[in-house]
Amino acid sequence: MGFQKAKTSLEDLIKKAGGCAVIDGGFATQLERHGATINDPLWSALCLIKDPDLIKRVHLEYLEAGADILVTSSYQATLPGFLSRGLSAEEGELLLKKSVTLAVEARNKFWDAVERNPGHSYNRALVAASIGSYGAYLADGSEYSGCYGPDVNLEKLKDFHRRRLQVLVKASPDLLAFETIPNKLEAQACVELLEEENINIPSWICFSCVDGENAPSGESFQQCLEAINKSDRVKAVGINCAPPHFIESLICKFKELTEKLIVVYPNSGEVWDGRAKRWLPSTCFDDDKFEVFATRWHDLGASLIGGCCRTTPSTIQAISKVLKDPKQS
Ligand SMILES: C[S+](C)CC[C@H](N)C(=O)O
Ligand SMILES: N[C@@H](CCS)C(=O)O
Ligand SMILES: [Zn+2]
Repeated sequence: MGFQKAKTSLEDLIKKAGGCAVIDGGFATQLERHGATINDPLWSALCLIKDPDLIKRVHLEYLEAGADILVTSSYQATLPGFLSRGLSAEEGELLLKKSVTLAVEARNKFWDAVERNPGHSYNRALVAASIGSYGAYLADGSEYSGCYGPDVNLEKLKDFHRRRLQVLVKASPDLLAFETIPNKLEAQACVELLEEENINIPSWICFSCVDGENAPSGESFQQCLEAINKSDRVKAVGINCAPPHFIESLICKFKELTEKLIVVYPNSGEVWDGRAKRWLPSTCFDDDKFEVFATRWHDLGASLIGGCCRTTPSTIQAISKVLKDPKQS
């Protein structure tokens, strides 16, 4: 094509979506529902090696459900992770790039089909490159504890994130999504890295939360947001993969702590057992509850809303329906 489509900014998308853009839902969850086995240190990123077609299929299912933003398959895709299973650095970098191109291809395919259908109610989706926390890479559940041990300092976290960030940025996603950040140090590392690498792709930084009040490390969100609030490169902050019943009060808290856009995409309420590597039942939201609460979350000030682990395309369909056409619900 001889021209480049004008890039839709995050703010434009939110406006087009009626004040709140819908993020997709549990990516790994949907892979597993299709039979993928991801009990592996690479977790959902294993499919980049084993079954890239399935990744694209899941992206398409979330688009069909009404997602305005696709989060890529790179949450647990890291260069040290790929190296430790015998891949070369070059192969690892190609897989990271592929995580973005799979989502972009799904988005383009879906949009080409939808555009031919006058009267459709979809928006052209944006692709957010997922950047899972250091704890995700450790694969020991520490994205929900924030306990990285005494040897992990700011420089080590920046070193961990740097090359992956560079490679993902080179693949030209629309957004960057830092996910399940569990402590202040890692939030600071992400912000400093965006600055040092002069990254101009808009980012969001999301924290996990296990007590409904603080970051998993026990540090207050006020402490965690200090560095983020000083950065123009971070457009939105919020919470992902925390229980949905925490979200209302966390949005109110974040509203007091920041002027940035607020992003929330909770899990179903089930709790991850990092040792047994499985989800334990707990107080959960079904799709109907997500539908009711999505409106409240939006009214309280969230402008990016979706689902995380254990939510599915039907969850996203419920959220999308109520946010885009409240009268119909
Ligand atoms: C968001 S958690 C459920 C991802 C998996 C975890 N990092 C692990 O590998 O155990
Ligand atoms: N986006 C991730 C989950 C983050 S907790 C995935 O499903 O791969
Ligand atoms: Zn999750």
